[in-house]
Amino acid sequence: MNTDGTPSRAMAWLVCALIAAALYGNFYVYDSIGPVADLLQQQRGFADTQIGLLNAIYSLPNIVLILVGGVLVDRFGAARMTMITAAICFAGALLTALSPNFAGMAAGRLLFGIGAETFNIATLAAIADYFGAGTLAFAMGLGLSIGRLGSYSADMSPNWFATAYASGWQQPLLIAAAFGATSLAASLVYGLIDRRRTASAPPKPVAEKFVFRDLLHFRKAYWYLLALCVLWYSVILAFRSTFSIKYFQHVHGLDLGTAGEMNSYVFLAAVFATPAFGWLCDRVGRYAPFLAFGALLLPLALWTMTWPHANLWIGTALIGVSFSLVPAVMWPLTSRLLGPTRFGTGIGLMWVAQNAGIAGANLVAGWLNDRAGASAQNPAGYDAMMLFFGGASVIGAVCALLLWFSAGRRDQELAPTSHRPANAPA
Ligand SMILES: C[C@H](NC(=O)[C@@H](N)CCCCN)C(=O)O
Repeated sequence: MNTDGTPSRAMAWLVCALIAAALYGNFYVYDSIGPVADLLQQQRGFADTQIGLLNAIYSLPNIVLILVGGVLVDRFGAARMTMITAAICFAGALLTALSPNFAGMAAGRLLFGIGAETFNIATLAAIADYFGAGTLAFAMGLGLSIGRLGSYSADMSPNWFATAYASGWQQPLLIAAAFGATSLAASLVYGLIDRRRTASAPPKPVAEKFVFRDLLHFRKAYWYLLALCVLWYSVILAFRSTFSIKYFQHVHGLDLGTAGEMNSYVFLAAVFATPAFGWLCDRVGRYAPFLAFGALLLPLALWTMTWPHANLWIGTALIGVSFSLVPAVMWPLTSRLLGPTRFGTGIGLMWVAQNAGIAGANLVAGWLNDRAGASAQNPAGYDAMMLFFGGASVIGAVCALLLWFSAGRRDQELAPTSHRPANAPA
């Protein structure tokens, strides 16, 4: 700790490492359903609608709760909320793994979702507490990329924990709960460090008042960004985190281990490419064209995957670039577009709509598969789901192009608005 009460560099990077470890465990739990989807169907007779619901139910409470969660983080501080929400997430992961029936598992995923999205905000706020403008984006990118490593590990788990998978659906979910426990442990250590710092630090400035009327003054570019956020995340999360492994097994004839490995490369690419793309955009000083490029790759990738004999590597590589590029640009662009005084309100609204989209996409995709009887014996039954994902991703890409066109040359329309009073017309 420095003499003026600000954290030392060593302390800041230690906190960043702990937050990254906490995100790793949290993202592992989030992505633990996809690899057991086929086992849940075979051993417990779950329909695709039920499997979709296990991930949709994560998002459903957050259609409302995420706004409350943001306010709680401001009110009680990032450290306290990180610890509380990590504990809720662990309880949810444990309940999911130990439940004897679908209702109990769904309750576990609901509990996990209630904790996890507010946990995501709290961890971003935690990094913001410890890093200044010069290193903040890089530190956030690093935290996010270690989180992606958790998603990668979940997809690789059928290979890494083959014995657990051979024993059935439950042991893999208990392993996920163990990662939830490490996330909680990292959060608690961070909380202890933060308590020592805040005891001697000057009081934090009071958070800005949350004014709903401000939303009316966000510029057109913000609404394009919001629409892209909803559509792109809905498709990428409902496909990559819920149905893609099963899709690769049933349509492309891959075994579980190979399908999980194929899916995992998307996350592995993001580990390295997300901070790299963020650094590149900062250097070039352009955001909108990169975002449009990343958004366009998603429908292209899905289209290549619909060909049963096409090389899956092509689609995987395209989704990998999209999955690295879009988040790397979207969050810095959101902060640039809104400025610091309206960032919390803006991101809260984006995540409300995003969670509604993710829940809806999981439910619709599961329902479409069940209706068409999608299975290894009937791979064409997945066509409706792919058409749905493809259509949504095309509309998302159109929004990204509109954002780019509305940004004008050199993104001048996307300049920060923080110099304006919060209620000035946009
Ligand atoms: C930073 C961003 N997170 C989100 O958008 C969350 N609202 C949803 C994340 C769900 C999976 N962990 C991201 O992960 O890119």
